[in-house]
Amino acid sequence: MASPLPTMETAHAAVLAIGTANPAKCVAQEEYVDWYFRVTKSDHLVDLKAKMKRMCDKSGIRKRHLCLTEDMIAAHPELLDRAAPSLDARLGIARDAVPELAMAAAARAIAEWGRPAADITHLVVSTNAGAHAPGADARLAELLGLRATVQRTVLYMHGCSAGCSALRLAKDIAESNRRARVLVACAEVFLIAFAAPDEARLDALVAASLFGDGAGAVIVGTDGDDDPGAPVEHPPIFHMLSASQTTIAGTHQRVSLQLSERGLDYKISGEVPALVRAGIERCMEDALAPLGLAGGGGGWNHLFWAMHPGGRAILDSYEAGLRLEPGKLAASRRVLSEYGNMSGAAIIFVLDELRRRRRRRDGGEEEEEESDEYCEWGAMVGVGPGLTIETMVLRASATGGHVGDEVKKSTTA
Ligand SMILES: CC(C)(COP(=O)(O)OP(=O)(O)OC[C@H]1O[C@@H](n2cnc3c(N)ncnc32)[C@H](O)[C@@H]1OP(=O)(O)O)[C@@H](O)C(=O)NCCC(=O)NCCSC(=O)CC(=O)O
Repeated sequence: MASPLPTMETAHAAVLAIGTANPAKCVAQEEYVDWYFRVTKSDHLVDLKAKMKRMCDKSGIRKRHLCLTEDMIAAHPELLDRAAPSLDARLGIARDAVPELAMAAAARAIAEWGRPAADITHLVVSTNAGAHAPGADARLAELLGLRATVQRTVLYMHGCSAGCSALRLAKDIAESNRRARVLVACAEVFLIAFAAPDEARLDALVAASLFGDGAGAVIVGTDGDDDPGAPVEHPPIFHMLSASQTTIAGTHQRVSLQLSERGLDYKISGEVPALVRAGIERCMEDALAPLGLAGGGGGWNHLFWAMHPGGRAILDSYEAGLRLEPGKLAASRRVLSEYGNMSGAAIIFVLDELRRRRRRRDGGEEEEEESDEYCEWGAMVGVGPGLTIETMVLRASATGGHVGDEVKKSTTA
């Protein structure tokens, strides 16, 4: 028999603030294939270009932001040549680009949070574009003016589930360290994997069709620190109730990442959407049944869903595999449309989009489309190499994190 829903009596971690950022350079999807083939000097590959156009036309992406510039390519022609060593150049650019992008998102999250950056006790940074130590975590701590004692952790190469992994870690840290305030920052720049199109690597063409750059940041803390003297801060947006990780049986190596002298090599099997569709319900049963939130015969429409937007076909697979009503994945589809697949950073954009939609609803504004992100309980889901499925059960705060709508902690005893 299913156990009852978790109570809020114990101190659960919560998302207290969210910030996002993207590079200024923006490429519209209808111009992207022409841009990509021009800058990679590949216009002669007419059939491949037509194939990529077909991929992009079906991608559900409207635009994306990129750090990579034509000046960078001119300075490092090895970025285009799969036969030439290019890892040094890629890591050299990422060394600055990743912490700068993370900094822009983190500064927004900290401003929303309302407390000084020096009050952050722990920092979790994730990126697929790094192999440095000291890495993006140390540089970000420096850029933000965090305390020298801030406890830093960096996650490299967790693929598209990196954001979920970082949030899971932050939840554990917050719940095991009273008054901890954890800054999570996930920053992704596709230049680590960017290369000229190659007929022998159609999956790389899929990656080039989908990926974009961005950073998301979240402040996580427990919601039970109700000491009268605790500092004023932004009220919770989402409570983080449980986190779990599993793999879909038989999917080893269907998505894989390997760092080589040519940069980061993404392998994405064409079977991934079908595997996700076939395996997702079992994963959700395992993650949600212990909390009494399993779908059962009625399906899964009683929850809100924050799905990693790995691609239009992946979102379609979640929808079909969980028999979700149209509109349940509107937040994920919107993020995919506006930014592409930002790998580990994307899930934070989805959380931000969900809370924006809840606020619009609370403010009585017209909804853009029929959707139902307004359930109290929900799940955040990311798919990464493995195929690894990261799931976190969330409970939306009654106020959607509106400042002033909840009793805030007093600054005076
Ligand atoms: C690329 C798509 C938008 C194309 O849309 P559709 O599949 O509906 O359209 P379609 O079947 O007509 O495909 C268009 C063309 O793309 C080709 N095609 C599609 N997927 C392919 C793949 N993985 N490898 C090689 N070719 C592929 C098809 O053969 C077809 O070629 P032709 O037209 O010549 O017949 C979609 O397949 C998609 O969203 N795929 C998701 C990709 C994915 O797995 N994302 C996860 C990224 S990894 C991730 O998120 C986790 C991580 O990184 O850790």
